[in-house]
Amino acid sequence: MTPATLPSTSIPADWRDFLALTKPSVMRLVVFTGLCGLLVAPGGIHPVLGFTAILCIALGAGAAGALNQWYEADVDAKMKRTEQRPLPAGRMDRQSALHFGVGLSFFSVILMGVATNWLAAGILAVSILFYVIVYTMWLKPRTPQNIVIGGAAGAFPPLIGWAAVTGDVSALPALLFLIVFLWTPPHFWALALWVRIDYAAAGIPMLPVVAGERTTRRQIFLYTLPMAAAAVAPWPLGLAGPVYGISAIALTGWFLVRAAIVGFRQSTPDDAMKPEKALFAWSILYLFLIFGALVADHWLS
Ligand code: HEM
Ligand SMILES: CC(C)=CCC/C(C)=C/CC/C(C)=C/COP(=O)(O)OP(=O)(O)O
Repeated sequence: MTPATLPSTSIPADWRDFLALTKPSVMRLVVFTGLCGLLVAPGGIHPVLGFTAILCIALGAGAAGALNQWYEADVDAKMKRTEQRPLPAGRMDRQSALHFGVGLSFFSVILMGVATNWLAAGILAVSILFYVIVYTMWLKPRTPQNIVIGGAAGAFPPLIGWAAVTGDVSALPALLFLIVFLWTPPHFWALALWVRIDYAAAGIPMLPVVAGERTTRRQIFLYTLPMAAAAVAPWPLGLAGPVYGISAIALTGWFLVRAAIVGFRQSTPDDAMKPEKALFAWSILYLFLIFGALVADHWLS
């Protein structure tokens, strides 16, 4: 990472730049899955402590996003999608991003430990370290399997929410982890198909860059199959009721259809990757809805 390739900072950073460092648009779904994990956990938690736990997930995820941008500033400068972020655009120096990310990481983990328990705090610390060290620093620049393994970081929040309430981890939160873990490849590779030129220019070995479009399409479909099984499993396993089960079958069915369309088609220059964009958008709505259905099921049964 050579800061020399970045423009020198001219405009002083303001709170909006610090907010942008936390990747708020991506993190709202991460926080939502954490909230759902907390809401379906048995036993309940005092609302103030529950709110604090969710705040800690949000701050920890934001800290991870800031450290990711601190480390990748010169890569972000090479991609259209990311060149306007505070560091590549020269609105903030790297040192500030590093201090902000490290400070917020410690704060979120310690507050989580004090407010709830140290298992939840420990898993939060692992997710931050996993995203920053395992994914961002180690795997992302090296292998097209980066998001398969590194994506685990984004799957921890339901476990954290659950552990904040119960102090342990059991079958349902483990399944929720698995759903997000298996969801991540179709989510990301759908987008990677149409931004692959950007990734190639930045030297990031994302799957469509390294293995080509056809393989990526097949992999999207292949990962959707176990994801579908994991998403439906809580009902037959007796971990959720019919409200969740029927919702999961319908929502996952539509995901399978979209993934099959993307998986077995060939794009043409004039179709602007519409099915891929639709799958990406659906992947996000899907996760909101399926986790929302789990909470609704919990409240209704
Ligand atoms: C390593 C795994 C992942 C990768 C590489 C990845 C990558 C991306 C990228 C490149 C975008 C484009 C938008 C942007 O730059 O802000 C995006 C959007 C998004 N991702 Fe992911 N993602 C991953 C995992 C996750 C997880 C685990 C979640 C939540 C549970 C998530 C939720 C979202 C959401 C909500 C958006 C839409 C943001 C918006 O509305 O602008 N992603 N993702
Ligand atoms: C609780 C906790 C610490 C959660 C961690 C959250 C987490 C790992 C989310 C993963 C989603 C994410 C920001 C992917 C971006 O990938 P990228 O960095 O390759 O995307 P970019 O190219 O936009 O920088």
